[in-house]
Amino acid sequence: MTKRVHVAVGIIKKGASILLAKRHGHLHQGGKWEFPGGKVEAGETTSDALKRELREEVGLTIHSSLPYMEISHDYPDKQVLLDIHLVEDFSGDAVGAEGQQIEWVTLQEIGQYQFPDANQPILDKVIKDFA
Ligand SMILES: Nc1nc2c([nH]c(=O)n2[C@H]2C[C@H](O)[C@@H](COP(=O)(O)OP(=O)(O)OP(=O)(O)O)O2)c(=O)[nH]1
Ligand SMILES: [Mg+2]
Repeated sequence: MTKRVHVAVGIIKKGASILLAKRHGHLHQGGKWEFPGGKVEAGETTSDALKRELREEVGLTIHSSLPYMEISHDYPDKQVLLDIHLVEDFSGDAVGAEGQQIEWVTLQEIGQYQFPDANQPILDKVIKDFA
């Protein structure tokens, strides 16, 4: 049995838009859109990991973030714990720093994007909270 992977995930909100990134095709859940983030490494807090990942993946500097929700999800091939934070306090201009496609998307548009299965409760809550 494999260990559940702890993932720091950022709902990065700027005005009415949220930042999405497209996962590279070769990755787990490749080709789907995600909220940027990545694995929490040993000795890191979730907010440390989020700061590191968002700088590496989308080139943003995060000043603060707030815990938003946690989702434990079992894919057939991987178990994840998504530790999702709301990020509104950041600086910089988002870029796809790992060559991935990124988009700022409004809540009206977000339904047209395909996400990993674990994300459905996040989308439901984001739409309820920010619509
Ligand atoms: N970042 C992110 N990951 C998600 C979301 N939904 C979801 O199921 N995941 C899953 C997919 C992956 O199995 C895992 C994230 O791990 P990852 O492989 O991207 O981790 P990482 O960025 O640290 O990448 P690496 O060091 O392995 O290259 O969480 C989401 O909205 N955002
Ligand atoms: Mg990642």
